[in-house]
Formats: sequence, C-alpha cells, structure tokens
Amino acid sequence: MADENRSPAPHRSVLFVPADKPRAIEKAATLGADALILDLEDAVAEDAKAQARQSAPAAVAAWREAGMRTLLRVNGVRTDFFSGDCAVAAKAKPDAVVVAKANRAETLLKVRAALDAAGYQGPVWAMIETPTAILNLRLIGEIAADVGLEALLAGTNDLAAMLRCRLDEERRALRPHLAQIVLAARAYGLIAVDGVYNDFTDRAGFEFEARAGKALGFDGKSLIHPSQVEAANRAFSPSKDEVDWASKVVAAFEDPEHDGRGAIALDGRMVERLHLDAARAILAMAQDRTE
Ligand SMILES: CC(C)(COP(=O)(O)OP(=O)(O)OC[C@H]1O[C@@H](n2cnc3c(N)ncnc32)[C@H](O)[C@@H]1OP(=O)(O)O)[C@@H](O)C(=O)NCCC(=O)NCCSC(=O)C[C@H](O)C(=O)O
Ligand SMILES: [Mg+2]
Repeated sequence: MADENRSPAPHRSVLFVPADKPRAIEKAATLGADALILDLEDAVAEDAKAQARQSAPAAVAAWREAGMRTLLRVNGVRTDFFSGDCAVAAKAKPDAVVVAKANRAETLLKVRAALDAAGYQGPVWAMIETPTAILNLRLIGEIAADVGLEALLAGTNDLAAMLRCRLDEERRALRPHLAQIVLAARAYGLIAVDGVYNDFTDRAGFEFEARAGKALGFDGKSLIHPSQVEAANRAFSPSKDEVDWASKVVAAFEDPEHDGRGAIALDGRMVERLHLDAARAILAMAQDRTE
C-alpha cells in the first residue's frame, strides 16, 4: 500500500546524457541524480542519430537495472527522426518520454497518438522552449490528463535564442516566462523542472541559479554535467532553516493550547493551517531524502 506520508518522487537533479556517448551513459547511473534523460535530440549530431537510436534500448535497460528513473528525449514531431524515435520509445519503455519543442496542445496530442500507435503507453514530459509554447501553456495544461502529461521542463537555451534576449546571471529576461511554467505546472498538477546551466565549470554560478529556480517554485533542475548533480540535490532539498521552521510549526499546532485554532502566533509571525501542511510536506521530503 502507498505510504501517504511519503513525498512524491524527487526530481531535484535531472541529468541529460547524450545517447551517442557510451562512457557518459555508463557513468550516469553512478552520479546520484534523481532522473536521467537519454537524449536523442540536440545532444546527438544528425549523422550519429541512427547509431544512438540503436543503442538506446540497452542504455535504458541498464539504467533501470541500476534502479534509476529513466527518461528518453525524442526529436520534435516535425523532424524526420520523430517516428523512428517513437519506435525506440516503444522498445525501450522508459519511465517517460520527453517531447522536445512541445509548442501546442495539438503537438502533444499528435505525439500521444504516435507513441500509442508505436506501442508506448507511458507518460510524457513537455519541453517548454519556444515563445509559442509559453503562450500556449494553459491549453497544454488543459489536455494534460488526455495525453499523460507528467511534467513541464524549461528549455532555456532554445527559449533565450528565440526571444533574442540577453541572459544575465539572474536570468532577468527569462524570469516572467519561467514563472509562467511554474504557474501552469501548479495549476495542472505537474512536475516543474528548470532549464540547464551551460557553464559546467562555474560551480558558484550554478548554485546561484539552482537556488533561484527553487525560489521560483521549480521542483528541480535539468543538468548537463556530473559536476552539477550534487549541488542540484542540495539546492532542491529542504535546507536546515526550512526543517527547523517546519518542526516548530508542527510542534506549535500540536500544542494542546492551540487546539482547534486556525491561525496562531509563532516567533512574532502568524502561521495558519496552510503553513502546517507546507511544514509537514517539508518534513516528509527531508525524511525521504535522508533515508
Ligand atoms: C558538456 C559536455 C559536452 C562536456 O563534455 P566533456 O568536456 O567531455 O566533459 P568532461 O571531460 O568534464 O567529463 C568528465 C566525465 O564525465 C562524463 N560526463 C560528461 N557529461 C556527462 C553527462 N551528461 N552524463 C554522464 N556523464 C557525463 C564524461 O564521460 C567523463 O567521464 P570519464 O571519462 O569517466 O572521466 C558533456 O558534459 C555533455 O555532453 N553533456 C550533455 C550535453 C547534452 O545532453 N545536451 C543536450 C541537453 S541540454 C538541452 O538540450 C537544453 C534544452 O533543450 C534547451 O533548449 O535549453
Ligand atoms: Mg532545446
């Protein structure tokens, strides 16, 4: 029976791994990431796609054997590679298929139909990485249940390129759009994963961006390099201050003096029952992450 007190599976660190790099594939399952995405799209050059596809089912099987949550990113629905990639998904049976350039509700309906026809019934993740996709988030959310949509994943490289915006370290130009991705995820009950940080040698920059993503409400961050895994897990786990606050809130509401109260004072601030729910979620998450 499912344990209702457990928090949902974590997606703090979601590592992209090029499907044509055997060494990276082998290493990926040992890095402590919460999920791995075997990439058939942008990480793989056109002349390497056929080989990458051929080796994909074995890579997915090896990761599953290692107990990893395993995803497969397929090429966009308009590309020549899409239908072949759907056949790979059917054979490999990943935990979810990541749909590149999921720009419209119709795109996802087409992808769902193609995956079903190929024999893959699992969930899909939508990459939100174009201005059109941002404008269509509500329509995409409304068909989430019909297409088995599980998560929204920000594709910040494509999005920034298409917006022709300049990316500073605070991603100021992208923030309104990232906030809309989180908004849609929360409205439609989906996982929200932030985009990648390209400068994999800049640890401080990565940590700053990961914390900013958490502050925006994302559940985790997509990654491109092993050096980013541990920092992402840390940034998206409850901090010591959060755990201390949550313990105090739970203890305060359990105090018989506060029996039946909707709102109480704690350290000079008001806390309500909605904060109690949040506090319990933080404690459950903290417990799961340390088990
Ligand atoms: C970014 C890289 C090309 C860097 O490669 P390289 O210089 O070879 O890295 P290192 O020498 O530092 O690698 C050290 C060891 O780590 C392994 N490694 C490297 N990357 C990965 C990985 N992603 N997963 C697992 N293991 C990895 C190497 O094999 C080395 O191992 P060892 O030999 O034992 O020392 C490279 O990191 C890379 O290719 N990263 C992934 C790139 C990718 O997938 N890009 C596409 C997804 S991102 C995207 O598309 C975003 C989105 O769509 C958007 O629009 O924003
Ligand atoms: Mg992209």
